[in-house]
Amino acid sequence: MAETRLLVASRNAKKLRELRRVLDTAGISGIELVGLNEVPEFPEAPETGATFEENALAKARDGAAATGLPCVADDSGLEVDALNGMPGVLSARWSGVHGQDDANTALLLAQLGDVPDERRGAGFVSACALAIPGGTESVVRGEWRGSVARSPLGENGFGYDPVFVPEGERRSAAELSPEEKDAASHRGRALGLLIPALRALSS
Ligand SMILES: O=P(O)(O)OP(=O)(O)OP(=O)(O)OC[C@H]1O[C@@H](n2cnc3c(O)ncnc32)[C@H](O)[C@@H]1O
Ligand SMILES: [Mg+2]
Repeated sequence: MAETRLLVASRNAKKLRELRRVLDTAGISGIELVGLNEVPEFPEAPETGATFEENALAKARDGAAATGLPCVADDSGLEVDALNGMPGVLSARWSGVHGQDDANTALLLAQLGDVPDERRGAGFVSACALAIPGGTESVVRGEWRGSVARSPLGENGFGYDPVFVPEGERRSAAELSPEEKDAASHRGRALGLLIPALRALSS
């Protein structure tokens, strides 16, 4: 039987790598993962939703409509308690420019300069959406609690990983191995919830 093709819609190369790794590790046989650069280009709507779920659904829906393939997408970010949940859906462009990880992280650390250790709680959130052309849409959420460090540490991962210390850890998320991050992360948890729907696709 021919493999079902599943579009993984992300323009962030490091996030895309994580999405593909988690889906591969889940061992859904019979599904071939396809990236955005393997399908004809299509216009992508700006991510202007008020929630991670809205944005993830929009990305998955656009990808499915443009390609006719089932499509999975993630919208994610860091919610900082002392900032009332910001940067949240604005995480990718917190310093003003989209995708500038170092500038985003530096601004966040500066904003939290006077915040004491006991009030540096934060949580990564990932909403992962699956859209099936002519079929159903679903969206799930995964969270990963921790706290914001005082300076960046580690080279793995991306985004705010160097300043995020997961609960029960002394290392930053960027000091964890890829497998350790996947096992605990917001994205790993969210995608885990989508596995039954993905399995159903491949059968
Ligand atoms: O929309 P796509 O193309 O998937 O890629 P993006 O980087 O724009 O992704 P988002 O719109 O979902 O924004 C998420 C931002 O939140 C941060 N973020 C999300 N997940 C993260 C993780 O696992 N580790 C560190 N930072 C993360 C990081 O700054 C991301 O750029
Ligand atoms: Mg984005």
